[in-house]
Amino acid sequence: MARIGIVGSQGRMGAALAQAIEAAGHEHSGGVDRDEGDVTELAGRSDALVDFSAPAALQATLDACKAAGIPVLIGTTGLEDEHHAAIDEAAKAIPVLQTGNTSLGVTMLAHLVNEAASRLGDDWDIEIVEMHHRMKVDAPSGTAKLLGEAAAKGRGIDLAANTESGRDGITGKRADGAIGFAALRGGTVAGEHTVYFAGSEERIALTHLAENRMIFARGAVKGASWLLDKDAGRYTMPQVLGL
Ligand SMILES: NC(=O)C1=CN([C@@H]2O[C@H](COP(=O)(O)OP(=O)(O)OC[C@H]3O[C@@H](n4cnc5c(N)ncnc54)[C@H](OP(=O)(O)O)[C@@H]3O)[C@@H](O)[C@H]2O)C=CC1
Ligand SMILES: O=C(O)C1=N[C@H](C(=O)O)C[C@H](O)C1
Repeated sequence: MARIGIVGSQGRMGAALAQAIEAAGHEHSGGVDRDEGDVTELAGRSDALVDFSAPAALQATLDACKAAGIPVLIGTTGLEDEHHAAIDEAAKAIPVLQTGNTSLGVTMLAHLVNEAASRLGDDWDIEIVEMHHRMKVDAPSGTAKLLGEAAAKGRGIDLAANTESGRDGITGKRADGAIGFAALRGGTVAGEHTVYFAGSEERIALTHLAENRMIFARGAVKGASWLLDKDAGRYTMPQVLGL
């Protein structure tokens, strides 16, 4: 049994996480939100924190976990290079797992995407389409980026240098070797991702459909408890799930 605290506790994921922590037999040690609660104090009475909030919360979460000497799982998306640098720095002192998606299904999908990208020739165009609920604030989703990284790794290319996103107007033809992203927003969709491999006169579509947020919450709790006995370092969901 571990004491697990939540950053972003009043949010959609916060509610699912509270349920998943209890269901896994752990103790929910409390939560903080933008203007409520003290993350340093929460870390001091927890064995691990999970952060599903906003990029602006990240540094305070990392600092609090470092001060308390406890691991942290970061599920927040919309992270920029500076946030990843802060995570790398914290991972010198404590175990940290950051991922755009904590579900078993997406972790497996990323594996399949990597495999397909490495085996299909680069005349197979890769496009990633995602749909989320109307309240989502970042695009493309963290999962779409994670899948893009898996595809780029399989292809042996740099994702940032080969991204095509937000096409609009006279865009010109698709760049050779590009990985394209398109984001749809509407309703209450928990999360849908399709990676297309579009070849000449044939097409492969690899899809993951999240039916509700508990899949993310269960994966996050599994990840946080897996981190408890780990040395300082940066870890991944495939390591947690043994994929
Ligand atoms: N990795 C994964 O598997 C998944 C990741 N996510 C990601 O998790 C994040 C949260 O998603 P969701 O729960 O839907 O979002 P919500 O908007 O429902 O919840 C966000 C919560 O974070 C709090 N918050 C915002 N800013 C801060 C801050 N600076 N310090 C502390 N708390 C803060 C908000 O508090 P307040 O209301 O007071 O502003 C709110 O309670 C998003 O980035 C989302 O993309 C979501 C699902 C799965
Ligand atoms: O904001 C969400 O809801 C989700 N965010 C994550 C993302 O950006 O990929 C994961 C999941 O798709 C739900």
